[in-house]
Amino acid sequence: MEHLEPAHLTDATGHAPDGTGPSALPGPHPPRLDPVHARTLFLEGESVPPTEVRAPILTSWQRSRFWGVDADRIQAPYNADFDPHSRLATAARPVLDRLADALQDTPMALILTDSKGRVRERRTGDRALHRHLDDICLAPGFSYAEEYVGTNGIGTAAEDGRTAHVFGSEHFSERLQRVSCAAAPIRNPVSGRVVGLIDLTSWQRTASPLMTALVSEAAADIEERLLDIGSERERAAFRAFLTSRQHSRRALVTLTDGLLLADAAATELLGPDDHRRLRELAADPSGPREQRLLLSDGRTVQVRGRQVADTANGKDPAAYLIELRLVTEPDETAPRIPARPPRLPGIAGTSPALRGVVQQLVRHCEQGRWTLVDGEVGTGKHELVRAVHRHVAPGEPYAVHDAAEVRGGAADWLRAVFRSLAEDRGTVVLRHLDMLSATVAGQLDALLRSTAGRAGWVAALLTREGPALPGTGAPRRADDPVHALRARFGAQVTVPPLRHRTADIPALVAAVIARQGTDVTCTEGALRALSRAPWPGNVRQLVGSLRYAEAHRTGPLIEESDLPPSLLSQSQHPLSAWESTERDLIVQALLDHGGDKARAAKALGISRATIYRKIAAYGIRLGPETG
Ligand SMILES: Nc1ncnc2c1ncn2[C@@H]1O[C@H](COP(=O)(O)OP(=O)(O)OP(=O)(O)O)[C@@H](O)[C@H]1O
Repeated sequence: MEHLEPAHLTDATGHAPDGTGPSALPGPHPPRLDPVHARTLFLEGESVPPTEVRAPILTSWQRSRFWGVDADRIQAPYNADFDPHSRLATAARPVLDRLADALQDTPMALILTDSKGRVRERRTGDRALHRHLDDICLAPGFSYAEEYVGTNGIGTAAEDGRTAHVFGSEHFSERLQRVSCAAAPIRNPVSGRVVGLIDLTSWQRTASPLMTALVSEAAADIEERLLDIGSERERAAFRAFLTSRQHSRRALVTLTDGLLLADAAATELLGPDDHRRLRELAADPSGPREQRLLLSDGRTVQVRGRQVADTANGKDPAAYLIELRLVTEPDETAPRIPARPPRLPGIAGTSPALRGVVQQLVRHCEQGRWTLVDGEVGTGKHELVRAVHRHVAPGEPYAVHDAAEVRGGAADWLRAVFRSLAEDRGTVVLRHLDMLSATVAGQLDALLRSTAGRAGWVAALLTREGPALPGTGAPRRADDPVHALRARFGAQVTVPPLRHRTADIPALVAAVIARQGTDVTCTEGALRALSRAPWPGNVRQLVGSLRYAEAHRTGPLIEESDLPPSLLSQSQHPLSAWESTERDLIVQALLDHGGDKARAAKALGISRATIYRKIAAYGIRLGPETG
């Protein structure tokens, strides 16, 4: 195969294969690309002339630096968990077989990864290349996402969502300078979502522009096969969607586990928050019923839903079909809502999701519309309601009745609620409605009914477990008291979990630290780790983590290593006391050894294989430094 340098990778018109690079053809030459020089300048923190490196590569180097990728080491995290019978694996297998056969006498490796760049399969007939790829962890189980390994074909294609080729010295990492790779994303043909990547890697000296064409073609072949073997569920959903569209004039949405199909009218009506609400309606064990739904932009729709049977599987429905009819345009006589929601004292964060919630709550409070506020544990439901009350009705009474405090004395609790409601002014907050027994919920329902016309605002807070999705059959309490009470509330607002509004994290961190009365800040590494954590306990967990970090910090700043070890791992199941101790020891050993797994394993007296297994099992993820 011809030996090529990146500067020679131009097409007949003299453009680089992605159309971005300068020409290398004779004529009035722009300067030649010199990625070796450009990379040296970049790593030394100098500015890089755009004539020396292709634009997508420079952007990817900048991303790699943002992620803190170590240019001298490969720190690809390992996760062996892979279903060999997944749709991607099944669709890709014959294509990989065919291509591997055709390439068997070439020094090339064919690689399949999942959507995140985790290597799932690798084929090569070249023993030297095989050994080298093992050395650089480009092997099954390891992630080649850009955030760990820096600029590389797989990670960069995943990041950009399009075919990428990265040659020798265009790689960010020193260890990847001897190879070249071209990768193409594989998309689900129905949803358009990237489900995997296919990559060809060769020695740098034997790279060919044909690699890009080959992977693009292979990706298209796999996509076609994905369509062929598309799950019966998606096809059933699609069929039902098309049939209903012919017969209904309403806006239409179809939901499956991983897919939301909406026609143009529904797309115009619904925002991301509304998608989540529709999923929750569909997850209702009794199925999506006919009801009214207040959309996040203040309009109301009549919702009518039905299940679409999965004829192949029969058990769970294949999908939910939801028809929407607009019943009211925004009320012009209603007080004008400011275009931007107010900034509420004590409420940190400016993400669109949080601002939407603030805007809705302020409006409901101003209009005295009784509101059900739900959201996962610790999302800040009460903090928000209190701040909204102070903003809208400062000086008015504010009474909180917490169902967690009912215990034996339901009568006293209900009497106190009644007294607050009867006061006929100010805000009454009913916290933790989910903790009421069905009997007390029934009594509360009667009480709320009798005071329905009261002035002021009533907000009921409901703490939910994680969201339930259609098809997952996630359990709901059969005696869910909120079902009985729902009719009392004219509006419902969902406070999104922290993982859905990570943009708020820096502001929350600053606010919580300021509230603690100290004058520290977080390092970039710590902030990155905080932004990546899954936060099952939401803002409350963030507050606790910062308190822990404050108590454990050894320097003037909060470092990643000051954060609670539990934050740096994500286990699939609740850990026993023994397991969490073991997990903390491993995290600590990794932190003590700069993320070097071999040295951490040695210090703990366990084998390298064991530490890899444990890291995967506990979902330990310390950021780019440790992989
Ligand atoms: N936007 C925010 N800005 C600052 N602090 C917040 C914010 N949201 C929540 N908090 C803090 O997070 C913690 C949990 O908030 P809160 O008690 O309001 O949660 P909740 O959703 O009502 O919880 P639960 O349903 O579990 O009772 C509190 O310490 C609160 O001060």
